[in-house]
Amino acid sequence: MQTMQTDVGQIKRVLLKHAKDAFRDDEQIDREWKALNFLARPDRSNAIVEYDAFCDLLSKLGVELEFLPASADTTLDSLYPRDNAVVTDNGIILCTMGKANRQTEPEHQRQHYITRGSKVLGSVTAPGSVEGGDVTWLRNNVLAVANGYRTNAQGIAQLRELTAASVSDFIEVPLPHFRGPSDVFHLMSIISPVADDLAVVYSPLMPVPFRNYLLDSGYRLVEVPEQEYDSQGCNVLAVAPGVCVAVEGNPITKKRLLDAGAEVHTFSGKDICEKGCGGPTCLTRPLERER
Ligand SMILES: NC(=O)NCCC[C@H](N)C(=O)O
Repeated sequence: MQTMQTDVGQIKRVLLKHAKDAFRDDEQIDREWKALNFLARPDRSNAIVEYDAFCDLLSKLGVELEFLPASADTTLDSLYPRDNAVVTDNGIILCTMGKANRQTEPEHQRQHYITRGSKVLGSVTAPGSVEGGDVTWLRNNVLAVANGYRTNAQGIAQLRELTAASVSDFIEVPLPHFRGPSDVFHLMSIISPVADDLAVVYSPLMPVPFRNYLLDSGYRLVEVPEQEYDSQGCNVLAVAPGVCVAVEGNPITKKRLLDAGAEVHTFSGKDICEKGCGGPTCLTRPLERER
């Protein structure tokens, strides 16, 4: 059965933006990386090598890839298309970004969906904001949405209305201040579902009621240690139930996932993940999954 209301079902088709198109040239990188709060200047050549390897890995795992084109009015952050849309069985919901310099990205996804004939259900509109990294499906059509610096109360209210027909339980997860508004801190900075009963989590930043909800619902939690938080240890993409793709360099989290029975495939993400603070879930906007 095909459904988009899962973040762990086998991915059939995914939307990406290749590093060569998000990082158009060295001048763009020089102009933007500090203003976007990248941790260091990304190396375009290595980003392309890493991205090609990431694509090869997804293809080997049975995922069909489609790509957004380069565009003159998007920034380096367009490398992370998950954040521009939320996907439901009733259609795609386009986001309004909480980060000021990402505002043009959702419109490019809209154009892509129109060209492909994909149904767009609606949009979150300003002053509401929702970023896709703040939204994840849990099992049984439960939608968890963070309230933080990127996704606000008006955006959540709009999303609740847009998803009312398809969601059995809509959970709002208040995020802590942590490093403040200029940091990238999404719901998926603290949880990545891996299977219907398994999730990778960073507990020190989790609200207790949400963590208890997961435990009470029967989730087993794979804990990310503090030293692997900044290297995207908690951002793991499930390509199928229990089969995940993770960035290299988080050996403790990887071992814990293997011990929990998961299959783990890693890729090098120095220039496409660590510097821009986005892991494999951020790099991908899955458009079709199977349950
Ligand atoms: N879902 C995600 O966590 N996306 C990562 C986005 C990183 C990007 N540099 C940003 O600040 O929005």
